[in-house]
Amino acid sequence: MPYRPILGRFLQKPEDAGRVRVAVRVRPRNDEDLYYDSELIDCLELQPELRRLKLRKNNWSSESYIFDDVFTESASQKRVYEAVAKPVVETVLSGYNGTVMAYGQTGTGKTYTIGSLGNDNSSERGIMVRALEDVLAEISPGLDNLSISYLQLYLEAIHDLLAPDKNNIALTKDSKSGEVCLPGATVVEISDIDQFLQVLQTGEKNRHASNTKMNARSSRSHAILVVHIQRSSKGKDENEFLSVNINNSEEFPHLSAFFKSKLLIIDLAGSERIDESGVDGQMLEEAKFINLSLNSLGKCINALAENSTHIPTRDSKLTRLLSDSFGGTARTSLIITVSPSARHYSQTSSTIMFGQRAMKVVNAVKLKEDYDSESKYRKLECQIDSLTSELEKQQKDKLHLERRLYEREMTLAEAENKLFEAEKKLAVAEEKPAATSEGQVEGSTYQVTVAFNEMEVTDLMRKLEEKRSRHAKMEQQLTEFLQNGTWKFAEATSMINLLIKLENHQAAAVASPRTQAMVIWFALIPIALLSLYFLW
Ligand SMILES: Nc1ncnc2c1ncn2[C@@H]1O[C@H](COP(=O)(O)OP(=O)(O)OP(=O)(O)O)[C@@H](O)[C@H]1O
Repeated sequence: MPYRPILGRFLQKPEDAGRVRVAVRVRPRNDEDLYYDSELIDCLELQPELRRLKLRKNNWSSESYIFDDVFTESASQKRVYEAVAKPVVETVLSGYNGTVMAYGQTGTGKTYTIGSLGNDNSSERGIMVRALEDVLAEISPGLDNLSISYLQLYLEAIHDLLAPDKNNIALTKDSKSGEVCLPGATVVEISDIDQFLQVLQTGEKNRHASNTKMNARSSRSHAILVVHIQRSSKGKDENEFLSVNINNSEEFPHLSAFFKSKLLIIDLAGSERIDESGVDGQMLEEAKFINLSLNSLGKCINALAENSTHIPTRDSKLTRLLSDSFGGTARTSLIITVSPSARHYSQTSSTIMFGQRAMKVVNAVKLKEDYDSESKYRKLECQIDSLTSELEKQQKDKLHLERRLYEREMTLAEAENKLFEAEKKLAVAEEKPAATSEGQVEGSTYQVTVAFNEMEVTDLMRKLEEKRSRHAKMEQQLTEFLQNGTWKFAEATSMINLLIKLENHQAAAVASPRTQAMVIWFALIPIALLSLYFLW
């Protein structure tokens, strides 16, 4: 894939092209942090200009980590969106699949970063809303198409947030593209941002959330927004689209392609330590499922980071759903959210390690391209045109061969007739042997006649042989035609029939009484000549 600066920072370094990008965001301190941490030292030291984060275990030991971006407590939603999600949105608009996902401990700001609607203050809008704003600003109404599905993965079942009675949506794989699909999910076409906000709000109401010790409104499910974009290249600057599938454009330069791409925006449920979140009953059950699926995601990321041959994608629905995002063909950006509080050191540390390993995952980013039905129709028309002209050419060849075959058969019959006549003359000459001197004169006349006829017979036999060898050549030519791969099946069948006809003719010719007589006469000629010689 050629490097194209138009796609922004994601493709700035060709060697970095498919790597999962990871940013870290620290949540502002809340009242609890301020209360508990008053006597504790900070466990995080951020150096955003160096994209570096220091995790301090105690006064003596600390570890430094480099990320693609480091956001402090004061980073705005706009800045986070522009650095983390906008490049993915741009590439999705260019025809790639993309994923933006938030991962982190419960209560660290994933939903705030990803799903904030900013109802009271638009500057609070999160990645989902900002991404849709950008997509809507970019696509052409009438030519392009934008639709969404909104789902949640709750207790290992996929629920439709836009149709709550659909609570076990199947997760399948497209046999052609290998892409993960959710065929039963509700798909809503989006035409403006207010409509999208309404749809998102409806979905939010249906999402499972509970009050825990760690978060007053803790998400108990992973939320998945699927944004489907279909863009036509019609009427657009060629350079705006990557020049893909050059083979096709060369073969069918007039075809207009369209691009179908998918953007996944995922707000994962937070990992939680049961003792810290203090949950029980149904919430405990939820926490177990959340931790289990996050655990399998961690295992997949580890396996991918280590270039392992086995990636345990099938261990959970979450990993199956994300198979294109990690180790697949999508462009993926991950934001990990952490708490500034030293009380959460171990959770912060494990989140950071998750982020570091995710940075090692490199996807084979691939452009999604398809043709609309009109283009497909024209492509088929082109194929039909070329098949028709091929067929016409073969029809001509076939007619030509048939004519030549007919001519050969005629000359063969003619030669056979002449031979027959000559043999008749020879027979007449042989019936008149010379006994007297008068008879001897007569005999010598006959002898000359016989010799003449004999020469004629020999000449005719030679000609007949020539015709036969030409016949055999034609037969061979036919066989070669049939072996030639360019012959289409119908034509091959008709040529086979022709060959059978030819063979039948030959067989009939061999078996015909005239041929048999000819053979007998050929055998008799030397005997007759010998008898004449002795008589003379
Ligand atoms: N960067 C931030 N700026 C302002 N407030 C924030 C920020 N990050 C988080 N918060 C606030 O912290 C609280 C918890 O955030 P949020 O619900 O987004 O966490 P979460 O990681 O999604 O938690 P869970 O995993 O339990 O769902 C919310 O009240 C949210 O408004």
